[in-house]
Amino acid sequence: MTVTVTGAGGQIGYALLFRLASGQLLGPNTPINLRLLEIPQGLAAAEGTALELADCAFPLLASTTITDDLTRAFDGVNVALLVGSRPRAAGMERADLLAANGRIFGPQGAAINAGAASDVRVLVVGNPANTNALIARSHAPDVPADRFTAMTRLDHNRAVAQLSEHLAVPVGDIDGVSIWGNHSASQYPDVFNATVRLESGGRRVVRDLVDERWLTEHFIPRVAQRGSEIIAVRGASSAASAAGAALDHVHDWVNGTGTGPGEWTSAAVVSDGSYGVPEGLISSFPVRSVAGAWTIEQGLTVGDFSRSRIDASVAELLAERDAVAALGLLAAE
Ligand SMILES: NC(=O)c1ccc[n+]([C@@H]2O[C@H](COP(=O)([O-])OP(=O)(O)OC[C@H]3O[C@@H](n4cnc5c(N)ncnc54)[C@H](O)[C@@H]3O)[C@@H](O)[C@H]2O)c1
Ligand SMILES: O=C(O)C[C@H](O)C(=O)O
Repeated sequence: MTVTVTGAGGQIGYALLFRLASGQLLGPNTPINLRLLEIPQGLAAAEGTALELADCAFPLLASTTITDDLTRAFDGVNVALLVGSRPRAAGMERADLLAANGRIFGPQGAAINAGAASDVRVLVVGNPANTNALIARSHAPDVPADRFTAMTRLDHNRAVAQLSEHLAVPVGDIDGVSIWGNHSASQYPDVFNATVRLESGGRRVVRDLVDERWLTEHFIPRVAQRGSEIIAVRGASSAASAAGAALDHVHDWVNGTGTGPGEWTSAAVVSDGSYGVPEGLISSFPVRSVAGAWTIEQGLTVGDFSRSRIDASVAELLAERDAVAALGLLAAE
């Protein structure tokens, strides 16, 4: 499999590539031809990472190509991880990156359209991730729209971790958490369909175990603002946890998620109109991967509180879409 990682010389790239090459992206039996795309000023850092990748002698790493050429980077690609872009600093919102980073993803979408393999899957990590994925997809008209996704798996993992800490239960005993909307402060971490497995073997619904005040005043803001919290504490945006989430997203996409009750995850995918989210918008939903394709979990309970939170985040996505359209970053339909 050919895997292209953009921004390979950056901090997420450094946290991602060794785990990817060890087999954590596609599994222990899939050799990888790695393409590292950087801008000229990032090539040296990517070359340094490539030297260390070689020194790890990973059995699954078949080849490594470093380039600043889009055509070469995406020729025959099966999995594209679009990380390369500017991170925000303290005091910024992710949408502040819209103009600077948005310009990156149109040409990369066009290069994917021109040269990718027919089974290509694209994960956009670069922020603002949902709208950057929309830009990339708009420039790839020959690629099925459902192959373009944006990362909200980090938010999903954060929500599960917060619940695990609050309820004092292992993360593996929590199912049914959903992230809705935009990977931004407006995101909605939803636990109203979540359950906890009991040691006795039964399950309890989370909404019976937490109070509304904790949800609205602690849980939701802590998850939604975690990116800013990390920037404030470590002085830079998340990297290793983001790399882990990217691996989780693609691994589950390719290998499948659980089929049992609540065994879904979260990803920003192209809406088909489900749950009233406008068609074509790339918004986070509860999803399962079935036969290698993300499918939106249907039939979940969405009460008035959840509805209002989802609508607010979707409204922000529509505003971002209009903003990038006004900047001429979306390809003509
Ligand atoms: N969606 C998420 O959950 C999530 C989580 C963490 C970070 N992010 C985002 O990921 C992005 C990367 O973060 P980082 O910490 O790795 O930043 P970084 O600055 O450490 O690295 C970014 C790298 O991208 C390269 N780059 C810039 N423009 C490029 C282009 N056009 N093509 C290829 N490479 C290019 C830079 O040279 C640099 O090496 C940021 O936008 C950040 O906000 C998203
Ligand atoms: O918060 C950021 O800017 C980085 C990333 O989107 C995150 O959620 O950690």
